[in-house]
Amino acid sequence: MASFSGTDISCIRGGRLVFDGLSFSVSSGGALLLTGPNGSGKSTLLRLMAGLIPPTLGALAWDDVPVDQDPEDHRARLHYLAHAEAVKPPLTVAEDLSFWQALSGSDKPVSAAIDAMGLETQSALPGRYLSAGQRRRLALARLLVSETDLWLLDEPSVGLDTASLAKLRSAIADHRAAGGIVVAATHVDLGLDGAETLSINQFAVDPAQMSAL
Ligand SMILES: Nc1ncnc2c1ncn2[C@@H]1O[C@H](COP(=O)(O)OP(=O)(O)OP(=O)(O)O)[C@@H](O)[C@H]1O
Repeated sequence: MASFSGTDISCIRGGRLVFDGLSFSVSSGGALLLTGPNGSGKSTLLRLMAGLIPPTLGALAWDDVPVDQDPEDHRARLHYLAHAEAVKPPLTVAEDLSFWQALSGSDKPVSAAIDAMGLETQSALPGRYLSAGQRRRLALARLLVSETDLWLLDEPSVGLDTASLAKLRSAIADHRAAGGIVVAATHVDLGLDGAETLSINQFAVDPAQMSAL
């Protein structure tokens, strides 16, 4: 059984202590829900978990092995869905998904991901013509063609209608049932049954905290 954990993680951005001393642990089939007010650092923590920025202090580990020992391995096991997902304007939906499938070295069928996210009508449409909600559904379909254990989701429901939100919930449940791990920052109920909650509280600028780091 795989596990993803963080121990005493602190992060300074732009000279400001964003959060301090965060710890968590989540195992195969589990989910971690990140909560906190705007600006508390949920996106920052997700970027840090994705290996895009380093923690100022503390460590992340996969199966108790620090992820910075092999960053490439870590990147290969995760899919990070950013707050605003870039869609390649000239690629059709099907081409975009084929690209992500190849990138991940997965054999998960593109057609199944298109069906799962209700993009059948748009499959031959270039990304530039997709609506905001369709772009988000394409971003979610990328998850389904990637062979990754760890899903890092930053507000994945933004722009989704009710039917699409149900599809997202179902995709998350399937991923967990297959032993995957989900970490999500969300203000919407994603049906994360049994999820642990990591609450991030906003810090005021405190020079004492800064000099202690
Ligand atoms: N590149 C950066 N340089 C300096 N400060 C940054 C940078 N990126 C984010 N911050 C700051 O870090 C803090 C945390 O931002 P973050 O986006 O992680 O919060 P959040 O909890 O995801 O917020 P929201 O709920 O509004 O999406 C904010 O005060 C933000 O201004």
